[in-house]
Amino acid sequence: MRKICTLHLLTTKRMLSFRADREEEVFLTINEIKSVAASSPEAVVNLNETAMALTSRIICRMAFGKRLGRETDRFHDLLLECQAVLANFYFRDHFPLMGWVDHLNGSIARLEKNFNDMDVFYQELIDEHLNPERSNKVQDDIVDILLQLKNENSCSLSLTFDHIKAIVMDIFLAGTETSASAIVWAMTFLIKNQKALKRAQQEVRNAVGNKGKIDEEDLQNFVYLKAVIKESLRLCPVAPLLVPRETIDVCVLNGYKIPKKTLVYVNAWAIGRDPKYWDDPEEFQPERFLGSGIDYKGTNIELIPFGSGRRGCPGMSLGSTTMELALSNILYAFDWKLPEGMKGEDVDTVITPGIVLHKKNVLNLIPRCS
Ligand code: HEM
Repeated sequence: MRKICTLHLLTTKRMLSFRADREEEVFLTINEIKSVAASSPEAVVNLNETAMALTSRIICRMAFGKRLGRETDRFHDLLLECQAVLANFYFRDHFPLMGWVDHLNGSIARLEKNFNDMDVFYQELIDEHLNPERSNKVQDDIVDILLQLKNENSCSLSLTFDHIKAIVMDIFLAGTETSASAIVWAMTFLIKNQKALKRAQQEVRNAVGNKGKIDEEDLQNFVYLKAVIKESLRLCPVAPLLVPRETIDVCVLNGYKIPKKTLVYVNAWAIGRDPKYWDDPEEFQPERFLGSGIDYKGTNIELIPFGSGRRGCPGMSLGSTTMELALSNILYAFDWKLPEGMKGEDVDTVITPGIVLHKKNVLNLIPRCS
């Protein structure tokens, strides 16, 4: 799966080919926020929903070659249900002898229904892509690429339709919530730290002037914004325990003997806040990254929000570009205010437990057109 992602689906060349789609979805989102701002001076935007809708639309364009609209709304509902059933508590995972409770309380029936509905959706999508008379194709999307790989038999694994469905699903689950949550955390820290917010805003506005919007070419100029993103991911790595690993041999770590075939979790959250590596680890200080060579690409082991090594995130480039493009446009187009009566210190950083670290309470902010 990872190999197919890195060699065929999420390569730099492919990422560039989807650039116009990403930019268009970000600009459409900015226009939607402008309509909210125009409706009333106190109208709030739910940043959690906005970010999730944006990242889902981007991945939908790349994966299926279509905009998230009426037809794909069905997919959106299925995806939300899928996220809910995955986050559910299953007795069988913790007390194998009590697995019958999951049947009794309907959890398994719900899981199976979602699985079947997803399967039908993906099969229709594959059939549509296989149709030689398909009319709306602009360029190859991820389903097209996977179907070509299947036909050419060019992967080490001979791909089936089930593999294709599983890969598209994985990309969706791994790519939407993570990027959306990371955008929300960055805005949360910025609204709590007005000095950093102003500095990031000044940087993007100075760099592009009256151009009206920021495209991907401009992103290379945003040194401070990139530091904001690193600092936000240090404090809130959205996949805090990365992906679990299994030891292939006995090893000794800090004097602890770890047997072969042990499930190991890497705590990226604790590493990012370790006082051995970070001064004032609990403070949001993007400046710590200015002039420092520390990056999140996996070589600086004190900052690993995208993991590291062979299992490191294959969507890192897409995830960081999406974050930079969304945040820079959000800061460029609007001045952001807290709802009446709220101060920065009232904005909480409470998290919901789960594979992806979400802000528990919605981030509602008032946009004012700049
Ligand atoms: C801010 C955005 C993102 C963050 C913070 C993030 C973080 C991570 C992390 C920590 C892992 C586990 C790495 C490890 O254990 O070493 C991971 C795996 C993965 N990510 Fe991301 N990710 C992001 C965006 C994306 C995007 C946009 C995609 C695809 C479109 C993606 C696809 C994947 C996949 C397929 C895996 C599983 C790789 C495997 O099983 O080996 N991610 N991600």
